[in-house]
Amino acid sequence: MTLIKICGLTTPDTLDAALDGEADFVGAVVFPKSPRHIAPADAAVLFERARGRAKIVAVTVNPDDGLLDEIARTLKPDFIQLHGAETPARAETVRALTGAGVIKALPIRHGDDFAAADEWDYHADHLMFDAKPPEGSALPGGVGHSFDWTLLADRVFRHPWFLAGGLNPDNVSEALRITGAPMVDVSSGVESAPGVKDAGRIAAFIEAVRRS
Ligand SMILES: O=C(O)c1ccccc1NCC(=O)[C@H](O)[C@H](O)COP(=O)(O)O
Repeated sequence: MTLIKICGLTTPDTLDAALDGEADFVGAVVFPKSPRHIAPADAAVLFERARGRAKIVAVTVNPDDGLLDEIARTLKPDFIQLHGAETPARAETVRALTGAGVIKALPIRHGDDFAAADEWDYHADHLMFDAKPPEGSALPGGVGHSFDWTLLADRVFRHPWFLAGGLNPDNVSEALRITGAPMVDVSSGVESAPGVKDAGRIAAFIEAVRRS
């Protein structure tokens, strides 16, 4: 069964839509430049209803030790998602500081971009292959762009991995058919406007994955 992560949740009703649909991972984006940003203390209150029902993921970009400590003490996530220019050595520090697992997002545009996966596969619990954002983008993720899914054909990784970038209820079946991804992640494809999640689209996305 394909595992599902719904990312960038900020409200009880949309978090409930993900939990009612039995999403496997729910994500809180802790990055002030994002329209989906939620402060760790607020995320801790909101995501408490998810504990034990879905894995809680704190999505971060080059987090410093202070932020990691705050996230670990308040939100207590199951995973820290690293969506910046972190190194494998930094990931080991993140793991030791927080006690959480590590998801590492790798930006993909061309086949060469998979080279980083060889080393990262030994330091992350899950890799996430996400579309490289357009030049000048303020955000490294959550931009609704996809990459050429055929680039993933015949690639093998040590752990189950996420396909991300531009997925939505209408294209996720095709993405799964081409890539055989064991896990999928979505954010803007289940929104009605940037940062505004839509409970109906979350349910439709989960349904489309389950049908595939
Ligand atoms: O979603 C954000 O605003 C964000 C900001 C900074 C770093 C990462 C971010 N999102 C990470 C995710 O896991 C997204 O779900 C992933 O990039 C896919 O996004 P989308 O193409 O919008 O489905």
